[in-house]
Amino acid sequence: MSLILTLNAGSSSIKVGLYAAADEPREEARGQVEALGPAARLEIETGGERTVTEIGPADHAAGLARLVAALAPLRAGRPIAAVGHRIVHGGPDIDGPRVLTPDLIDHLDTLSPLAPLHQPHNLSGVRAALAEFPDAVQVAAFDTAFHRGHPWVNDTFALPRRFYAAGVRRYGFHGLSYDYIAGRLATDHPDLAAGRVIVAHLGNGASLCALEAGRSVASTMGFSALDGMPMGTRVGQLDPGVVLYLMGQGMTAAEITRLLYSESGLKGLSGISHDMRVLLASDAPEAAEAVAYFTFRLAREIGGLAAALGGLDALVFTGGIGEHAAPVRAQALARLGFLGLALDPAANAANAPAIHAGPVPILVIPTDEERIIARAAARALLTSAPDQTK
Ligand SMILES: Nc1ncnc2c1ncn2[C@@H]1O[C@H](COP(=O)(O)OP(=O)(O)O)[C@@H](O)[C@H]1O
Ligand SMILES: CC(=O)OP(=O)(O)O
Ligand SMILES: [Mg+2]
Repeated sequence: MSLILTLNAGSSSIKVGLYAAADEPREEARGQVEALGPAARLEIETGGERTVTEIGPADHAAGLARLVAALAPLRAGRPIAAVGHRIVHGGPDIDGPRVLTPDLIDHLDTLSPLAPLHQPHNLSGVRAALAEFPDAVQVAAFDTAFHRGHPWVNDTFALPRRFYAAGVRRYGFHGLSYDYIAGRLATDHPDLAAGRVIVAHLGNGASLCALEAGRSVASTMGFSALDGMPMGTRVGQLDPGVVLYLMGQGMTAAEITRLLYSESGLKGLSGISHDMRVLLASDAPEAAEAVAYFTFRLAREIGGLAAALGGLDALVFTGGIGEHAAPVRAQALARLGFLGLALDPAANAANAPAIHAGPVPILVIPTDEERIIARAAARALLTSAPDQTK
């Protein structure tokens, strides 16, 4: 029995999964190195047991090496047949998983300026995996792919048409998460899955997706992973006139990039933290204001996507904030009774799977991006080497 390793190299963490290769991969372990930097933490979870180790300073390369070493005993000599990678940006032409070739990796490198917090780390994960597991099939699963079927009005900006042809489009991200949620709806709530559903993926990065019969028709993120919701450190929706103004004030592209990606959002507004847990626990008025801005924008985005769908049959919350932050859900939904959205306060406080008290179901579904990556790797194994999953 061979194994699949999944890699999700993000801006501040690396997440891995270890799966027995099968049509539906069987999870054996998952792990992450969190808080990459001066005081990183290694977590491994297997067979219901979780161990946490403070590992001190670690960058992406060191973190990945620690994860691979920690998983080695669990492999028990079994080979890694495929490594599945989360790649945030695939550009206009990629609408599903791809086996990574040197040419494709070079092409994906050119998209790094569109996702500077993610794409370079995703690709260094690919290079590290190629060196560590040279015999494994390397497979990419893309955040953008799930959204490639957007109708034109939701895929374009109102720029001269040549920019659309040149790839300046509303891509949308978090597609692995939305793919997983669409799959869970199809199995657990087939009646809702056939209808109009908004999924709010609220993590360190945050976006919302409008699903019509399980397909993405609109997303709050656009060309880059900056637009839409304010995030941990990203600005979210911003009048482009502000960027022009800042340029006129003499800020360089690099300085504006750092401002919009790393110093804004919850961190910039609160001046305290990018972390929703910290803000909800704080007594500082700036923390409350940052949360209020987040929940106000969340309500606006839900309203906007409900219009894009022409109605709403269900709302789903996922991601670290979506799954756990009851006050965030409550503040946003307090504005949305007119859509038939009403919370059951006790169910909401308990992060229950169904938290509605009104006519439109409101669900909390933990996401699993790793499983979507593992499935992509398993399918690539079946086509490239049919005996590998036996
Ligand atoms: N119990 C909780 N209450 C409020 N926020 C939480 C809770 N647990 C996690 N979060 C928030 O979720 C966010 C991280 O989400 P996650 O989906 O894990 O991030 P990533 O995008 O890095 O995968 C952080 O802002 C964190 O504070
Ligand atoms: C695309 C994106 O924002 O990803 P993440 O939530 O992992 O930062
Ligand atoms: Mg995330």
